[in-house]
This record gives sequence, structure tokens and C-alpha cells, in this order.
Amino acid sequence: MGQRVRVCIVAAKYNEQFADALVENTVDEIGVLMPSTRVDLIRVPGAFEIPVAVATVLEREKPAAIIALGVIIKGATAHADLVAGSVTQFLQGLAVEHRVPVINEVLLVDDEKQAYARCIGANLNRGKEAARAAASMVDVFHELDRTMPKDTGRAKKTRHA
Ligand SMILES: Nc1c(NC[C@H](O)[C@H](O)[C@H](O)CO)[nH]c(=O)[nH]c1=O
Ligand SMILES: CC(=O)[C@@H](O)COP(=O)(O)O
Repeated sequence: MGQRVRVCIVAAKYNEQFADALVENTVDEIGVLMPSTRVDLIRVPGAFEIPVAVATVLEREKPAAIIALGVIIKGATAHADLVAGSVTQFLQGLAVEHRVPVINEVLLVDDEKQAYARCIGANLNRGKEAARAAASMVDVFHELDRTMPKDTGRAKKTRHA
């Protein structure tokens, strides 16, 4: 029997009401879409701390997907934009470097109304979206492993050299 699929959620605590709802919706939807999945949850203080936690998880184990969750609400200064831009860039870099899907739902919103709609409301819920994207990428990677085993390219090159 195959190993149980593992998904890791790295979620910021900042803007707690919204961040917690994002986590809850993500976990609930994973339960619906991938019921036998083991879900590990790591909480960090703010969105800025997400990439270092993701990098550490990737260094120590290789889950089928990592889901990054955070809620950045724009303030009076450029702080929110700087944090959001940096987090987004590092998450994509880590995903590509380690070849593990990193789902990015570190949200940059204008105000609490936008945060409510995306974290608590049903229609735009980014927690459910995160779970759907993770489930989809787990399927994509299983299919890639099945149809393109890792050393296929090198083996072909060697044969034709
Ligand atoms: N303003 C928000 C933050 N700011 C905190 C930073 O993420 C970080 O924890 C701090 O700069 C120390 O390194 N974090 C959020 O997740 N959301 C915000 O709206
Ligand atoms: C303290 C923060 O991280 C964030 O709320 C920045 O807010 P501001 O831009 O108003 O200083």
C-alpha cells in the first residue's frame, strides 16, 4: 500500500480572526477533497516569517504540497506591500527550487471587509481555494511521477549519445 499523503500548512497568526478562519476553511476542505491526507500545521507570528518556515520544512521533509496562509491588511506605510511582495517571491522560488507545490494564499487586502470576504465568507473563500489548488497539484505530481519517472530524460539522452 502507498504511503499516506502529507500536506503541510504554514500559517501566520497576524490578524488572528481572519487567519484562523483561513486555516479552518483550508483544513475542512482538505478533509473533503483528500480525506486520508495527514495535515501538519505550523503557525508563525506574521506573514514575513512564512518563507523561512516553509524553507525549513522543505529542508527536513518533502510533503506532497505546502500551503502558505496569511492575511496582510494594508496600513499607512509601504510595510504591507513590501512583506507581501517578498513572501510571494520567496514562496515561488522555494517551490521551483525544491519541486514541491507551494500554494500561496498569503493575502494582501485593502481592509477588513476584503479580508472577511476571502477568509470567512463563502463565495471568495481562499482557504477552500488553497485546498483545491493543493489537491489538484498533488494529482498533477502523482501523474508526472507515473508518466515521467525522474531519470527518464537522462536515460534517453544516454541511449542516443
Ligand atoms: N502587518 C501585517 C504583518 N506584519 C508583521 C510581519 O509579518 C512580521 O511578523 C514582522 O514584521 C516581524 O518580522 N503580518 C501579517 O501577517 N499581516 C499583516 O497585516
Ligand atoms: C505593524 C505592521 O506590520 C503593519 O500593520 C504596518 O502598518 P503601517 O503601514 O500602518 O505601519
